[in-house]
Amino acid sequence: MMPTRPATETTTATASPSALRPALVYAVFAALWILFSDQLAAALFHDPDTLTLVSMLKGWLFVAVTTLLLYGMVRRQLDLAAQLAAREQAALQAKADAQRLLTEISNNSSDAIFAKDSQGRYLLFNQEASRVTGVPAAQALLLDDSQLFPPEQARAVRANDLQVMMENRTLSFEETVDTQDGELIYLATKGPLHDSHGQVCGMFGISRDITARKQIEAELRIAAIAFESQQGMLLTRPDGVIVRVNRAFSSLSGYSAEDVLGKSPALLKSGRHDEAFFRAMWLQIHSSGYWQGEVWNRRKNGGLFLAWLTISAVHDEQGNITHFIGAFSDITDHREAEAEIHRLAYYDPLTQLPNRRLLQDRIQHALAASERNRQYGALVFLDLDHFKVLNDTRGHDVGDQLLVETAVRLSRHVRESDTVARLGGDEFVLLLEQLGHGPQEAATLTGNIVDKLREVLALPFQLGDTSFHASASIGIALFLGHGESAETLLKYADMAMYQAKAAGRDTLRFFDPTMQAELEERSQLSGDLYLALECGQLQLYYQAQLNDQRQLAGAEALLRWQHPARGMIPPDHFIPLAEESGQILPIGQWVLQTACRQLASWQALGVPMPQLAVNVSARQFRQPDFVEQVNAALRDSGAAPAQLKIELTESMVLDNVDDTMAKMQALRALGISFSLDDFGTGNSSLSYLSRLPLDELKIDKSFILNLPHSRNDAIIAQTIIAMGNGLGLQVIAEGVETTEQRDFLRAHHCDAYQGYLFSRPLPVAEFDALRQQLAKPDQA
Ligand SMILES: Nc1nc2c(ncn2[C@@H]2O[C@@H]3COP(=O)(O)O[C@H]4[C@@H](O)[C@H](n5cnc6c(=O)[nH]c(N)nc65)O[C@@H]4COP(=O)(O)O[C@H]3[C@H]2O)c(=O)[nH]1
Repeated sequence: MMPTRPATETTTATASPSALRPALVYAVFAALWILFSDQLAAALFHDPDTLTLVSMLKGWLFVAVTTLLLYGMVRRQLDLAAQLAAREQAALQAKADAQRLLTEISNNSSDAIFAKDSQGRYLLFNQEASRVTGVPAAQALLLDDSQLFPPEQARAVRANDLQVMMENRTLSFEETVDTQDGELIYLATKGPLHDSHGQVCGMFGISRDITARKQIEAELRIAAIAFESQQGMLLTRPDGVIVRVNRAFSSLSGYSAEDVLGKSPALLKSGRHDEAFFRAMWLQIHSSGYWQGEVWNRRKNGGLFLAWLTISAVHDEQGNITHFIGAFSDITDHREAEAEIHRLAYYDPLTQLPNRRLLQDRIQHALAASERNRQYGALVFLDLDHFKVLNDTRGHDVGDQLLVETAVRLSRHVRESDTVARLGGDEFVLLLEQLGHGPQEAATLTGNIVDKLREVLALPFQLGDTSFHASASIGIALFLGHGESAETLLKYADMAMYQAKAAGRDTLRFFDPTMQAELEERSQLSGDLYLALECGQLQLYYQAQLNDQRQLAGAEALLRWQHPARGMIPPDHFIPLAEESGQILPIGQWVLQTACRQLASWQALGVPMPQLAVNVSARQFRQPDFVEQVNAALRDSGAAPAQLKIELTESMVLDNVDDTMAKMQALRALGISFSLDDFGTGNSSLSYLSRLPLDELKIDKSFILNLPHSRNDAIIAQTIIAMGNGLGLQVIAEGVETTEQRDFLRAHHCDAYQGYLFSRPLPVAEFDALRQQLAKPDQA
């Protein structure tokens, strides 16, 4: 029940005829009273009877007047009571009418209308409130919000109600409640209710569902934020006139909003796209409502930028286009970075030629094309001869110059469709395609191309102030269709190139299946080599070195592998494998330790052994702790450092000059000496060699073999001896097999000899026997 304020009753006296009646009665009564007063009666009437009659009349008059007066009064009161009752009836009727009207109005409202007492219990609950809560109005009365809504929502609603009652004023709130229609947001206008004393006794509320509006607001907010995103945005009318741009548009294009509003986006045109491009773009926008792609735009300052642009058409409810939205980002840097990444990933930075990755890709395509057109192709593996030496002696800049120039020459002399790639170092690969339908034809064509390339490379390279003649070892693998993978073909060409190198460089070799068999054997051997050290299959042989007087000047320790199935394997067969797999490191260490132990054992036995030469591989020598390894081998064995001679090759010492020099000096400081092995085969700079702390030059056996008949070799051998002597170095010749050779060398003052003429490399026991033999006086 709604507490109501009682109607205030106001009664107003009105001068009605019935109200005059008592006054008239009193006037008559007064007149008669005066008339019948005793003095007046005594003065008028002297007759006692008359006086008695008058007195009686006076008594009757009094009774009559009093009766009349009383009647009038009663009557009047009765009238008043009747009036009052009628008015109350009217008031009650009015109140009932008001209640009915209120109910009718509230029930016809699309808002939820309600009232609650100070405890929060519902006093009024209109139909809309019933509908959304699913609670009939009659049931809702005297329920509170905690019985209608989840606790959190009920608490929030109650807090708002209390605020209204406390502040005693009308307030508006946004309230979220669970309803039959789901979670809705209401704008609730709430005001206080008062009792008859003006005290707050409850509250009323009118709640309007603003869920849809809030959603629209949220969407607008999101749209506004989205519009002000990092992307440049412009909104145009269907006729292309710009109506809005965002801040990012201005910062990306340099145009302010004032610059472009009312204008056409054509002002961004870079001139890089033709009309057909834009026609196709608009055709797609009109057909699908959407276009996305890269566009070159021009900034206000004239600079161009590449934009990733999305254009979307905005439609109204009838499907008419109302606007176009263009969103773009500047991808110029992105594109440049992409291009840079691509360049780095697929091209050699020095020569700008395709690298291995791109080459492999191209080979895949070439294989597919060859499969389709049944034409042969070829992979040409080209390795510059003596590049390392040039690089180390003349410096990396000169080496780089040679590589760049080589790349240019190779690229110029192949067809546009062929690929020239650089794999790294001095290794180039050419991919030649469409070489005909038969293997012979393909081989001839490839041979011709390669010959031409060799001629081109043979022309002098002007590198700084020096001129250089390059040559290359070239391996060729032909292919037809998908027979082999790109990787395998590369391996074949590489193997053929190695064969060319082994054949003395500056030549070419075609891959043939026997090479494959060799490859398989090599890999088998490489596997076995892992066990060789563990199983004690490695041995050191010793080959005597004699001086001019046929006395033992020293020995060279030479590695042998006693393979359980294949028998004795010479080091030339397995040391390159060990180099490749890295096994040379433990093997080399074992050689050093064994040689030092042998030296110490001879020393312990009192055997004179002037020096023992030990071969060291490039990989072994390049280890950062190589000096320490040698030192440890000497220390552990107790061998005298002066007896140890390390053999290094020309290419090895020139590979990394600074490192070589530092290590040689450190080892020299320990008392160790050095011999330069295979001398004459490399491309050494003599002036440079003179600066190395060397003790001995060893003439390579290839120059000894044809002595004294080969004039060339004779001159070379003579020159080496003269040069060694000139540098104060001992000169030893290896591979001396005949007395003629020995005599020639002796005649030219060679200091020492090593070769089958004196002894083959021998196991230690046999070597000891030889040594003893040589020590006999008649042997000298
Ligand atoms: N035709 C002919 N050959 C002769 C004659 N006198 C000696 N030789 C051979 O010439 C090679 C000399 O060794 P190298 O030039 O250091 O060449 C060595 C050396 O580079 C390498 N090597 C040998 N042992 C080791 C080692 O312990 N470590 C390393 N890293 N390499 C080694 O293997 C190469 C070959 O060694 P070997 O097969 O033992 O071959 C030895 C030796 O047996 C001769 O009169 N005529």
